[in-house]
Amino acid sequence: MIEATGLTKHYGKTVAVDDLSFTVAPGRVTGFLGPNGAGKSTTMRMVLGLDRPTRGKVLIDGKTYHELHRPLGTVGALLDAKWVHPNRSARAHLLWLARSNGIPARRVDEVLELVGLTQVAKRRAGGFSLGMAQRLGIAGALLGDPKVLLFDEPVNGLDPEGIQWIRQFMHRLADQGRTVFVSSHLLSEMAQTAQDLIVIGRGRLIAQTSTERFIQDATEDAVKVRSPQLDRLRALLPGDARVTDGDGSLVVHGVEPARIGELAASNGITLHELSPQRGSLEEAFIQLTKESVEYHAHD
Ligand SMILES: Nc1ncnc2c1ncn2[C@@H]1O[C@H](COP(=O)(O)OP(=O)(O)OP(=O)(O)O)[C@@H](O)[C@H]1O
Repeated sequence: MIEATGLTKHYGKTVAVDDLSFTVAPGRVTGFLGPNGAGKSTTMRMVLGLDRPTRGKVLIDGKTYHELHRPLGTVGALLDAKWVHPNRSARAHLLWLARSNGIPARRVDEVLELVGLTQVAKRRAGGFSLGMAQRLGIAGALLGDPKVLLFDEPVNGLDPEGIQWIRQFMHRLADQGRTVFVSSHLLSEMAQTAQDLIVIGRGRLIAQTSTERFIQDATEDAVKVRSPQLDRLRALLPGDARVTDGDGSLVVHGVEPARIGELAASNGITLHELSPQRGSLEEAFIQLTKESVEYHAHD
């Protein structure tokens, strides 16, 4: 469990994180979503004690990072996959990490197996593809068998197979009862990965909700209508309907498709199309975080 209360970070005049309060529950994959510069990495660094909050606090299982007795046994993180000594083998890198944290060497072979790197464990980590480097980073995060895991943009730059692997792996970790907190700037990515979402913009909380709920609220359904008597149909729509003109069609928000069909039928209007449209996820997200991006552009 991660609990942030009034978490705030200033860098000089820049407010990177602004009075952020949220909870990340165990047994689920929680997405940490926000446009570039929203404050995701800064928040994760504060969780991990790498940055000191200007105000507020963030606790891992009730303690600040610095109060943890065995930090790696409580929380593991993948912040930057390329953070390895390029000439060390994957195994040597993990052994070094394990030794400096009092973790037995046999755990290194376990985590290599878990992430599927056993076959390449003796190869130079500097020559690894991004996908392999991510796996090595995840192996490092798992060394202490922690209950809480943080991943900062773990699928950035990966091919579809690598993305799929990371997604499934995160779900497996959550199914084992762990707290999995993963950041991304892409809602479409998070929609496929996370069960819960914490959405931020300009360092502030925009929403904390289930992914399903967020998508439902953010994407409003609309109906596309095509008819040779469009103008007549438009005049018959209820006053609170919002209508946008398409290419020889109307897109109607706020009226059920059935109601539009009935209106057309009872007024003798021919319909050539009556199709429900699902709002685009990315559009909804951009709309929701627009204010923060605009603010940023004027900075
Ligand atoms: N060490 C630092 N010194 C000064 N400003 C910083 C520092 N780290 C972050 N910032 C600023 O704080 C804000 C939040 O940055 P942060 O990297 O946390 O955002 P992010 O959501 O992780 O974005 P991205 O997806 O681009 O990494 C930005 O305006 C950034 O320029």
